[in-house]
Amino acid sequence: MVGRVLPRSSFSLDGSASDSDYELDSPPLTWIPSLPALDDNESEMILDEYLAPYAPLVRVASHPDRGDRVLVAAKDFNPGEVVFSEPALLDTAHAVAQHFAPVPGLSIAPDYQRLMYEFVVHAVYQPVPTSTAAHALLLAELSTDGMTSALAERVNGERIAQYRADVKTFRDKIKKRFAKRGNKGAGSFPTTETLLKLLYIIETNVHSEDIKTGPAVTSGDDNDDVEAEGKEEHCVLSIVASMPEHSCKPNALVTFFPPFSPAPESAQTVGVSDIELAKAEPVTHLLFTALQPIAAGDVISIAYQENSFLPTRVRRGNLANRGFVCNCRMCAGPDPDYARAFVCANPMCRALVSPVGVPRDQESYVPPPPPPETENEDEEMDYDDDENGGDDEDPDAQLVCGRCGEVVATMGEIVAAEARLAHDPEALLAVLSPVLDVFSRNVPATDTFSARTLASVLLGDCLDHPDLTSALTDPDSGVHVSPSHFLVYDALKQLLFFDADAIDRVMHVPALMYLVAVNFVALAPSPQPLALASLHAAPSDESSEVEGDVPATDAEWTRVIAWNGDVQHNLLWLMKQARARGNLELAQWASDRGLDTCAAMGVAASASGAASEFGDVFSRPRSLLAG
Ligand SMILES: C[S@@+](CC[C@H](N)C(=O)[O-])C[C@H]1O[C@@H](n2cnc3c(N)ncnc32)[C@H](O)[C@@H]1O
Repeated sequence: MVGRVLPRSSFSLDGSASDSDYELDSPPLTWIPSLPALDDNESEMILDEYLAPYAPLVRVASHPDRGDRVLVAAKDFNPGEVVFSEPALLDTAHAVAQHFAPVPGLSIAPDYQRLMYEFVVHAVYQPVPTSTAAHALLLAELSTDGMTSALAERVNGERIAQYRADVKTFRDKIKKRFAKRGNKGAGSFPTTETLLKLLYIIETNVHSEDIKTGPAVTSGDDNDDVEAEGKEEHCVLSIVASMPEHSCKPNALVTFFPPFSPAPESAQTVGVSDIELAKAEPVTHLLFTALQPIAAGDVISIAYQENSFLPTRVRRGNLANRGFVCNCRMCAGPDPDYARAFVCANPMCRALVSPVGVPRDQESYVPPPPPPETENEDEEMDYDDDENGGDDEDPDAQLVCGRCGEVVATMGEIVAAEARLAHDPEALLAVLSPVLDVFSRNVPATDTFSARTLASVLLGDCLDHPDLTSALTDPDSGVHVSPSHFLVYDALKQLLFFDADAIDRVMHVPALMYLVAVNFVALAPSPQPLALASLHAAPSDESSEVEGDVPATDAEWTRVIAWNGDVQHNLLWLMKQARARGNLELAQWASDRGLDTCAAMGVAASASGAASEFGDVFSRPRSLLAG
């Protein structure tokens, strides 16, 4: 039976969780019979058997339109609840992968090579028969369509062609290495075709997280290759974890547990054979946590890519790399696309208004051209399909403000504004940099454990635990929370945009409330860079005073938020939420900062006013701002 990952009794808040904290109640691998090669029937039977322990939680089903597989909840889950966890089958943090030096000069990413190597070791040596069978299952069952679809061919044609040649080179090199060691395995060496398929499987299904320091690359003995170039990530492949579909507005979050840490130095592994290393237990579990309420029968979705800030056509362009066009609720369904929010042109209103996406079919989709060669991979968002007709949004369609009923903009204007920003990284940076600066300097973004902890906490898990409250309120507790960390960011995003009721769950923990409030202000403008741009709210001189530092005092916070009038809107929203729920402390906090912001902007609002006056601002925002 799959259990919750953080039993309250062993909840560790300082990032130094002991081994026992990481004990997961996951399905053991021992039930799988040893089966290195499977025919279709066997594979299906064994897949059923593999899935059986997960059945109380999730099941695999066919997507009604696409026909491929999706993962469906077998019961209800609350936000913050662990849906399931699964041990890694291939994992770059595993000893055997860590102590492999990737072959340089190949188009196959070094971390993918590590996974492929781990697979080869299992196929050849079969060090742990049960997991070897699971690896065979992985090969037989997981989808390859990410890189083999017509769309992927169109987008990544050259890379796919190169893969075949490079997989052969990789295989030859590794085979030689094995031969040098006298390959005494009971299994056989995978063919080039098998390894190519594995690479496609990896491309389509792998989960990855950034790692701060590169993995230790030391083979110690007979490994004469130099480490391959390229930034590495922590990559993990498993079976159930490969089933959830992508959504730009996901209902679940996947995290690695525990987060990556480099393998011990070579001293301990010099002379240790691959087969010995491969016997080590799985290192990482993939943990799926509900971000929104999930009802039995709902399809479970995760975000395959970080979507933050990206317009729909850019998100779709990036997903085209993976061979599919996203038709999620935000790209093509009824849900507004907050990332494309615009500020209402009515000066008395200034609400944020978001367009709704249009459906696409896979066949007719014309992917945007690849971005220009750049050293900065963040510029992935430079994708632009305006010129090739890749986006068929009606340019005359009008975006109408839900609050005041005015036309905010036409879709044509929105697309043009997005394109302008996409082509003008400096303008975009000017809009975003103060936000990013606050984000990146606040606290280190590296402590994924506490970031994940916070994410789970924000989403309602473990809220009442007394250790948690004291650790968060104790400045010496060592809890580092980075609002820049995407988990926290995602959690907050969900909290603020998708699940206003979730705020109830954090309201009664003052320390959390403060964190939410602080992060909220830092975060508030960030999901709407385009809206920010539409405000023409370049950072004022005041912002430069705080640019290089973490806001420590209320006055500094006031200056941070003062450069963007939109923050007022969000502060007012926060204050309203807090008041409606009887949380006067938070309401006061938001109120004070709202008034400070008005004052800082030279607005004739009473800087000494009380929460109720700020409440008036909420009901007629522009009347005061205009004053
Ligand atoms: C990790 S696999 C998910 C499991 C897969 N559906 C299967 O049957 O094995 C990723 C593949 O699922 C499909 N997929 C996932 N999310 C999708 C989405 N939002 N829209 C269209 N296809 C999607 C794509 O074919 C993608 O390459």
